[in-house]
Amino acid sequence: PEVTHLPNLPNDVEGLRQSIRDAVVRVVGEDPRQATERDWMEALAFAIRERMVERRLLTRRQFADEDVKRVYYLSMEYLIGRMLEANLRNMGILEPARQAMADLGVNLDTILDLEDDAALGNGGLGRLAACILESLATQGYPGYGYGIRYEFGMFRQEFEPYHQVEHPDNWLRYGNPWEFPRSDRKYPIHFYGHVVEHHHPRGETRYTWENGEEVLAMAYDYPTAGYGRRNVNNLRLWAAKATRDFDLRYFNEGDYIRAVADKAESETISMVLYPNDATAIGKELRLKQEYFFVSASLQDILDRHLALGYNLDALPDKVAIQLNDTHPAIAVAELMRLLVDCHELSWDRAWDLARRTFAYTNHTLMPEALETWPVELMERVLPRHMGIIYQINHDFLEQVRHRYPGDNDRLARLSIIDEQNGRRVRMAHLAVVGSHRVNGVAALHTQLLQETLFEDFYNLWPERFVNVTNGVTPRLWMIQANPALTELLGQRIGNDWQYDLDRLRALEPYAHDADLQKAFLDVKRANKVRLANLVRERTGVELNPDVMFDVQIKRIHEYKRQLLKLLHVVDLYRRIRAGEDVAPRVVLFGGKAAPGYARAKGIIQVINEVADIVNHDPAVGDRLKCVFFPNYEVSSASIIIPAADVSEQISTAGFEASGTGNMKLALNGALTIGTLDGANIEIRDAVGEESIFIFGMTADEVVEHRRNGPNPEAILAQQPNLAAAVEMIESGFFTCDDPGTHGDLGRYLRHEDPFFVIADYAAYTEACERADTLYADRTAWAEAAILNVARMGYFSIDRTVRDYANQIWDIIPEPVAPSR
Ligand SMILES: CCc1ccc([C@H](C)CC(=O)N[C@@H]2O[C@H](CO)[C@@H](O)[C@H](O)[C@H]2O)cc1
Repeated sequence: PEVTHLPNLPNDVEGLRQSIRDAVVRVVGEDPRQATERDWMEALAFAIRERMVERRLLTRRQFADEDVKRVYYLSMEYLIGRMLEANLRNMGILEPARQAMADLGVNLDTILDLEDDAALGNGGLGRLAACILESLATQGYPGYGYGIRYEFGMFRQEFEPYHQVEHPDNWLRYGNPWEFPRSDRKYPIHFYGHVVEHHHPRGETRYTWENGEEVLAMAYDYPTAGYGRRNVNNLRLWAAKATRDFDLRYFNEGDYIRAVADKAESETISMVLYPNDATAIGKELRLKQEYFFVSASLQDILDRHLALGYNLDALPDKVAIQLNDTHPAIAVAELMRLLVDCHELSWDRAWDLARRTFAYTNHTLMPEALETWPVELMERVLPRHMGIIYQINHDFLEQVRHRYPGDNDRLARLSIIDEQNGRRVRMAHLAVVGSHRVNGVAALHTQLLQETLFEDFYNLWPERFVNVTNGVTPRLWMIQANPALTELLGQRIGNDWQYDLDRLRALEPYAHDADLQKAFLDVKRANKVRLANLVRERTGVELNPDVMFDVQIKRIHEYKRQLLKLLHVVDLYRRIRAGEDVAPRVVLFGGKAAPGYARAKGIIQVINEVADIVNHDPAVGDRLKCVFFPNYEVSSASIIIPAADVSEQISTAGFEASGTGNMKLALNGALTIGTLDGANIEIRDAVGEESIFIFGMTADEVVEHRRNGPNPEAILAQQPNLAAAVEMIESGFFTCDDPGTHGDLGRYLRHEDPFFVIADYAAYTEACERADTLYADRTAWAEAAILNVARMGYFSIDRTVRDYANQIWDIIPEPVAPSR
């Protein structure tokens, strides 16, 4: 047979059982008789990965043969979660593997639970990146991810007893069967040093970047399988490796240990994920992390481009690079360095190629989250790039001067260099100037980008701005997370929706159908029982699956207003104790706070303290339970989301760029209580007024309220229930051992309340009552929930990826032919 023919391992029960049994001996090195569950998990993973890499190489051949255009997604974060079940499902071998494991005396479900989440991200941005990669493969697009192989991902959260304590996430302690270490794919990455100018007789000046320090970036490949498709793409994560040569200075001083320590130090670059998701980090190590993975990725992309026989002028025709927020924005300067300094292209030619290749997605309007680096730091760590950024800025401001002669304020506003606040490089400006497309992640967010943060850029280049509303993958968030619902949908409308989520609309005519309504409510109740078991296991709290499960799961942040939900809980608690008959509910919180974000950590603490009192108050019983689910992550989200009746999306309007949890919860039949913020607006448009509970100020009203709205004290004076709830918290009712604990929180709500929790409270409780009323009518609720699911097809990540492909990347699917 043709030696280069790629093997094609059998995917039937027999074939899988053989591979798994071989792997436990040959790869894991254990006797099947003694093998532990973890051994069998590894063996199963190896049996799958050998099938995935076959398809990966097939896919790569097809792409090379078909001369495709590729998209590269550059992201500092990938919140992947567990890989075993997803890979089994997407490879189409879940059930045969389950049988094969059973034949070997192993229960697949216990194995699945052993796997740690790959938590290489903070929240929305990281999870979106993971959903996008899965959809690129599922739809057959030539799409690759680049990122960092952090040794320590998102910290593990524990409560001791009420406040968050962070524990390192040593997720690689057992190794990782899914990764292919690529010792043949190493790139040198430089830092520090200085730049030398070389004036050539022909007049042009060339630059060399000399001395400084070097670390190697080594690739680890994670194959990414498409669902029901033979295409397997790749996620390449870089790890820092010390270069071989020693700093002889220490060596000659016989300070061998120091020399080695110095080496080891260089490997810390890829050691840990920064757990911040809303405030720019500003640390030198963070900048080094950003440049480290960007430089390795661009060197790798150019290498592949040239190895495929293309010349550099073909770059924008064959390569699209998406910048996932500003975190990889240094790529604009790095590609210029590679093209001009290394490949000796002229500046203008290089600039034209770079701008047509890059596109930038913004995920937040929060000023404190926008990265700006001190010029002094950039100059020290990346001296050549600072020079290049000056040149880019010079040429850019020339354009602006030409377009708006004499308008120096506009120049200062647009400049990549912020001359105020100690001269800082605005990475968002570098990303916009260096890209041919800029997008927000929901219609309102993109509109606000054009009207506020990037107004001057929008006036300059309106054609560059597009909206691409986020989405979520139905494979993980419906088929894997909610098999009972998947089964029910299959019975009613077939399974096409799994490949084309708009097909859910076929459910609409059945929304009134009593049988479907009953079946739907039974599925929800079964999922609530499953969650209640997990909550009992993790927290000891007993939940009654027959009351409303009201869920707020997301990172802890003031603008996401977990405090609004908490005040509602305290209000209900006080009224129950006062003998009022309120609708019973379970309120479940989940989410991590950035370790340095004191206010967010305070919110976690007060929620846990209130929950403890409420849950142990005999006067309340089952009518109200409040739980803070510890260590909320992707794998726990997939248990919580199918069990939710109500989805809390209550951010201050204008602050949540999109949200994606809102989409996952609605697709699993939860009804949304939400403000007109981010993608909530598009969800309302899709599901209809009658299937959602909208409340509160709009983004414009928030701006108006900030200007001349009543202060919180004035509002509290009008709302005794609310005032009593605030009073209860600040008076130490929930912290009897230390009454003063939340005095500051009381003061914060009365005198600051920057996100208008107090101002929106009345409208919020009114919306909660609307939800209670509808929930009491199980038929009406079931109908609304079914309509929700039927009308959420738009929020599939497959639609999102198609929008990026058509509006930004200009790529087309290249499905691997069954014959190949
Ligand atoms: C530099 C520190 C840092 C790290 C991450 C971030 C992310 C942009 C924060 C984030 O995850 N944003 C969320 O992105 C989601 C995906 O687009 C949106 O759905 C959320 O609304 C947005 O908050 C900001 C700042």
